[in-house]
Amino acid sequence: MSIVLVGAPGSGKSSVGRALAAELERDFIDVDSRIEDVVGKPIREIFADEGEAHFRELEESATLELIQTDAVVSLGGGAVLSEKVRDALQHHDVVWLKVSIGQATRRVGMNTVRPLLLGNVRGRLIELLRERTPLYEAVATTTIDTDERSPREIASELADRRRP
Ligand SMILES: Nc1ncnc2c1ncn2[C@@H]1O[C@H](COP(=O)(O)OP(=O)(O)OP(=O)(O)O)[C@@H](O)[C@H]1O
Ligand SMILES: O=C(O)C1=C[C@@H](O)[C@@H](O)[C@H](O)C1
Ligand SMILES: [Mg+2]
Repeated sequence: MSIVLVGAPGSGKSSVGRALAAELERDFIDVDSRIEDVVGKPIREIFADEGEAHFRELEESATLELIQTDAVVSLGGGAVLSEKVRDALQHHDVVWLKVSIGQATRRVGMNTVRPLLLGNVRGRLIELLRERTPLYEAVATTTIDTDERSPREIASELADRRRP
């Protein structure tokens, strides 16, 4: 069964997921990257050319398929908006990477373009977290705080919790 990572943009799903997969010697799948590979362009271009609704359809079907593997699977930040995804996650080991607004704002500022955060990054993150925190909470079987800790430290703790 897969180990699924959820959380806000900048919570570290991609970074922690890669490190956790290495620790547990599992494959790592980043759903955002997989969608980009299949469509053949970056997510920001899918948003620009086809619109968010189309991206959400691609995301829902990719997520439902990829969580059925034995990999560590990092979801897109908004995947939990889908009720079908939330239902499917009931049968999975789901880790919620919690992050404060301050840390998430600093982290996403350092990374690639995120179409949903364009403009006022902090303001958009506050809105996203208000809407999504109850959804992350509802699907999570494990919660871990990511502020002031490196992705490697977080991955080690998660791996330790899963070792017999
Ligand atoms: N615990 C951490 N401490 C410091 N920096 C971090 C931490 N986790 C992630 N980062 C940095 O923050 C940025 C965003 O991390 P990452 O891409 O892993 O987040 P994400 O949750 O996958 O975001 P998205 O939802 O946009 O895909 C990267 O530059 C990464 O190196
Ligand atoms: O928070 C979101 O809604 C998103 C997060 C990213 O992982 C991507 O899936 C996309 O940029 C949308
Ligand atoms: Mg990511």
